[in-house]
Amino acid sequence: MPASMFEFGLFGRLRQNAGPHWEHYVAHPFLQQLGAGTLPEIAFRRYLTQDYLFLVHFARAYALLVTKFHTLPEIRAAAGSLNNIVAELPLHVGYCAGWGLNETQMEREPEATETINYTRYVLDIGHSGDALELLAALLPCVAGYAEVGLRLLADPATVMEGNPYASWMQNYSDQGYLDGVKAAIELLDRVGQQRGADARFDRLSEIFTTATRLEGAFWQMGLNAVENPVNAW
Ligand SMILES: Cc1ncc(CN)c(N)n1
Repeated sequence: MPASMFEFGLFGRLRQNAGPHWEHYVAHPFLQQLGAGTLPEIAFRRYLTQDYLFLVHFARAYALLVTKFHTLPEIRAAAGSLNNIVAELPLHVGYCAGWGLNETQMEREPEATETINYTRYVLDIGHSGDALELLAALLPCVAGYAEVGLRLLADPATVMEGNPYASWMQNYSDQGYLDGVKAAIELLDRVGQQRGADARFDRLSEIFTTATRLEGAFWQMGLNAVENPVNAW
């Protein structure tokens, strides 16, 4: 997927309007350390165990999106995105198995405030807004990770060999993941054209930027576990 995929259409305008918040999200220090292979394991564990819980709630948000559509092509597209979210989970289960954590233990992990803040914000937008607002809340998650994966792969500072996080980077730059992102960006564009995105841009941008800020806070939660391991488990 060329980088320009992220720069055009409604997604491109929302991304640009998020300004420094977007850059903070896709180039966060957590990611720089992850790419270099120097990220402390406790930071990644904190992030990944919370991300498992995050994905469960995001699957619920996509299920909500499915109910907001009335045509089969849109229902199929939203259901496809829901399946893509669920398809991320084996990566998490695999890493956790390596640390001796099974899926039941992962499910029982108390949710961090960062996880609650982000997932419940998106679900609230879904319950109070229409499909377009919900898509604006969902897109930083889906598309941002593709940008993160591609940036890390292209970064000369990234080390793949011997890096414990290599499979995480591969997952989010994999063609299958990128195809799902392309479909999600196209769905946003289509729904935006049908539902007057231009006239609603300020509100959509506010939602998109809030979700982007919550993404930045999610990486930071991982790094905070290094300073404060008491809260890590
Ligand atoms: C917090 C977060 N944001 C995005 C993704 C990628 N779907 C994720 N797994 N977790």
